[in-house]
Amino acid sequence: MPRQTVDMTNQMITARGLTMTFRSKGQVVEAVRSVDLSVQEGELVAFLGPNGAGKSTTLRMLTTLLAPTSGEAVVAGCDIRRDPAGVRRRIGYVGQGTSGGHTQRVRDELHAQGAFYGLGRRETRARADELIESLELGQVANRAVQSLSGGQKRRLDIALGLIHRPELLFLDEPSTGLDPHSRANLWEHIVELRRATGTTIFLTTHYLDEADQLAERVMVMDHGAVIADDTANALKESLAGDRVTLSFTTATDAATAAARIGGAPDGTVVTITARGGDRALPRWIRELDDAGIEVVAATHRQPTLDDVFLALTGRSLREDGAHAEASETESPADASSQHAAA
Ligand SMILES: Nc1ncnc2c1ncn2[C@@H]1O[C@H](COP(=O)(O)OP(=O)(O)OP(=O)(O)O)[C@@H](O)[C@H]1O
Repeated sequence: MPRQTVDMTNQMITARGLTMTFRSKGQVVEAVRSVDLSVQEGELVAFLGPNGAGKSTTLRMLTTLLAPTSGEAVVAGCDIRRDPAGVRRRIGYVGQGTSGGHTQRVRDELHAQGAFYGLGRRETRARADELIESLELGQVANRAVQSLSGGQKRRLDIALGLIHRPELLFLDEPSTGLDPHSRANLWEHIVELRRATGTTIFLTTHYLDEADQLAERVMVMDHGAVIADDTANALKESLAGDRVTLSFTTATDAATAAARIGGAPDGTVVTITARGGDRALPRWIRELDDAGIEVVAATHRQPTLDDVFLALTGRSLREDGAHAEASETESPADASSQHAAA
């Protein structure tokens, strides 16, 4: 598995052999299997994986909400077993679900959260104003939380997670359930926040584009294990080739072409997966032309993180993601809000 060189002096998260085994009603679920991970100060890391991969369980262990079955971790300088309170003081945690159902006003909710973290009245008010401005909640600051849109609620969740200026912010599937516009808007806020404050951000997602666009580093999780850990570009380059498709007039031409240049024929189309496929394409077309086989259309596509996941697991994360969307819409009542791990 490719891994970045880690500077041990600037570690925000270090976990070794983190394991969580659930036992209930005679069933044993190995949700997280001996996960090692390192996150450096200031990094924005995405934990990508299908439903049930073990992302939330890992996050819940790192935020001290769940005691690991075995393994150890140091988060923001504090050991999760020996000093859980220290971890909670230094981190922000925004869990899945929304802050829906509150009759409190947005500003009051922020003030209550500040008091919860032991901030003084004046400091809480100043900090709430700052977050209301930076997360563009000004227009809704005096409205009841339950009246906010999904995107506004998620921004409020993030503001609540940041009230005490944590060094490290955990976001568990921050944009799940949001429409594409609200998701893009939320991403802008997350990126801007990181740029302005240097806060280390560790987020889980099953959205490929979220991991690709937001994160400097992507850890791919599947069946409780981290199966890849690198920048999105490095993962794409090392694990998935370019996708080239060539179309022919007949299936016979496609089969003959595939026999000459490689690739998988399917009807009149041949798909080739190859590193440097963009550079090879003109050569393939010339070679086939010389052999009297006419290419009627050709496309080239850069690999995506889904191609990476497919190369690693033989499955498409996109399909798993589609199942996730379906189950989320089916049971919205299951969502619960956890603003703070403290
Ligand atoms: N409290 C629990 N008791 C028993 N099994 C659990 C418990 N919590 C999680 N699991 C199981 O552990 C596995 C990992 O779940 P987890 O929620 O960590 O996955 P995830 O990658 O975060 O998925 P999602 O994207 O759906 O949130 C799943 O098989 C899940 O059913």
